[in-house]
Amino acid sequence: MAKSKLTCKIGPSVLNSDLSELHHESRRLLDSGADYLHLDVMDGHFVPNLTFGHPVVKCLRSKIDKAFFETHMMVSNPMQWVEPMADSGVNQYTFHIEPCQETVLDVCRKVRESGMKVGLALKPGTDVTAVEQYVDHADMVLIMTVEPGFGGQKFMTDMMNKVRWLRQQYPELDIEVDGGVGPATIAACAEAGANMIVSGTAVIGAKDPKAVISQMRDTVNSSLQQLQNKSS
Ligand SMILES: O=C(CO)[C@@H](O)[C@H](O)COP(=O)(O)O
Ligand SMILES: [Fe+2]
Repeated sequence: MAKSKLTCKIGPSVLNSDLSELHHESRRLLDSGADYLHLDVMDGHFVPNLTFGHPVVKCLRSKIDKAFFETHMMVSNPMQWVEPMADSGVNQYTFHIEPCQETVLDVCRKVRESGMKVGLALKPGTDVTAVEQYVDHADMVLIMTVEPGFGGQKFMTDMMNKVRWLRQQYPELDIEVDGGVGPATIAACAEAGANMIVSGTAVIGAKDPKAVISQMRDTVNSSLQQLQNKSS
């Protein structure tokens, strides 16, 4: 039985960090063991909040040359920002399918042509089967475990049914969870089959972010091992 290529990746969200110190905060997270940085881009239309765009990402990339940047695009027009984000050094462009249902495949194509990986994001109210028609054109699916727009919200446990369904359908797919994820909720995410973990407040606010990141990684890795044992 071929060994599953799924690995656990921890990508802290910088949203609730001191954004006036974005570079240092990002460096601190990477030095604490983060595998990638999850950069929450909000346009104030798709979600009732406004954060930062490609100029900020470009500046961050000029200070951090190697790390993997994922932008979580909470924007009404994902197509509009593909090229600017690619030019700013983004590695993965994760966008919500809700505002662009007719053009999801076009956006996937443009993201790939721009040299980035494709992430498809689903709000809590969107049925997980909505992503079925697009999965073959994506590298990852993000299951939101809070309403997008703000960090520090309460984890929505019922979203784990979506993760479980996805993992059963697509054993090798990268599945990300985002929102209210931390030491108290990571076991539910791991058991359901998530392997890419976004955590904001729980890591940013931790006394020992390194310990939190490694505890979450250990929890996910042991679940991935169990999933692998079951399927072999
Ligand atoms: O996309 C979002 C919020 O819309 C997330 O990335 C949050 O920023 C994660 O922060 P916590 O819920 O872990 O504090
Ligand atoms: Fe996010």
